[in-house]
Amino acid sequence: MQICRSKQAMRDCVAEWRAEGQRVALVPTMGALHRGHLTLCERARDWLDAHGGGRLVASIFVNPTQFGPNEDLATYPRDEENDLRLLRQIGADAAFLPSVQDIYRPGAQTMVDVTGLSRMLMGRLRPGHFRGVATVVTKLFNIVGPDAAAFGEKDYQQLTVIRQMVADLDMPVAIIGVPTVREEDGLAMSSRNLRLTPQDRAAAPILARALDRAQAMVQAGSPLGAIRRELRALIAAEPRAEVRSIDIRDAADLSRIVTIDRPVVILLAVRFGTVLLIDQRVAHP
Ligand SMILES: Nc1ncnc2c1ncn2[C@@H]1O[C@H](COP(=O)(O)OP(=O)(O)OP(=O)(O)O)[C@@H](O)[C@H]1O
Ligand SMILES: CC(C)(CO)[C@@H](O)C(=O)[O-]
Ligand code: BAL
Repeated sequence: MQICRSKQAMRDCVAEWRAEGQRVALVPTMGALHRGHLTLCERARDWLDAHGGGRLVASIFVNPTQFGPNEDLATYPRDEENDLRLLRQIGADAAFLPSVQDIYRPGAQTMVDVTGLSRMLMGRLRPGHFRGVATVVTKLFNIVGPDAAAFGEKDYQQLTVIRQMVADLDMPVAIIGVPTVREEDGLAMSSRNLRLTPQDRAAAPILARALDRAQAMVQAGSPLGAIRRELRALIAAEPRAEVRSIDIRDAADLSRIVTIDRPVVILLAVRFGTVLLIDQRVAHP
């Protein structure tokens, strides 16, 4: 596995592969890798195999522009050595670990803003977050030039923002959405789970249980209001959980719905202590 610590090193590496006629798939991450990330790598590899083979790049970059001033940039979990070991094990061809200075040159003025989708839901809780994500993903696409890139459904709004951006800006990148990988007790794997206290970790699977219940209610034809109330009550029964948002939206474009007459996505954002966890479930009426 090649380790590229600068944009130039990454570009040189991809140029060699391109000269050999290889396709390239990218898995963007912020590191502290877990089985969710490795599953993205596997799905990206499947995409390459289905398209005649190619090279797999995983990027590890804790992107400062997607963190708000009072968010957890400084304490975001980092474990480069273990990340590289896992990427080697999974058969990645390159790891891209650029520095902040290399990615964000002084004097840069351009940001990418998916104006509608970025202002709703998590965009309200984290102003500027999706602008930072769209900008860094654009930069990663421009540096690596992948044919395909994989993103997790766990960050459902992020995946929707990226699909919209790629369509709006004619980016020639196939976007692979990957279902959420969970711990045995249902908790969605997330780097931030490492920062939960043991008590909060024990309480956190309430999110998955509440989503199971809401999904069953959608399938049974329950009205929107009843599902929202049930979700609130279930999560409120867990004293360690502090609900930040509960939303049920059109699964295709996250628009508001009045009745559940099409696939919906149930989106939860819940704090446990200082850690904000998100989870989601797509449900079909
Ligand atoms: N449990 C999971 N299942 C599938 N994909 C996941 C999972 N967790 C993260 N991903 C995906 O991995 C990519 C990189 O995410 P990131 O590095 O932020 O990890 P994370 O575990 O989501 O961390 P965070 O704690 O910041 O939410 C994203 O596309 C994200 O959706
Ligand atoms: C897509 C991403 C790597 C951009 O920094 C990040 O938002 C993430 O890890 O989901
Ligand atoms: N997985 C989303 C990255 C973030 O929370 O900043």
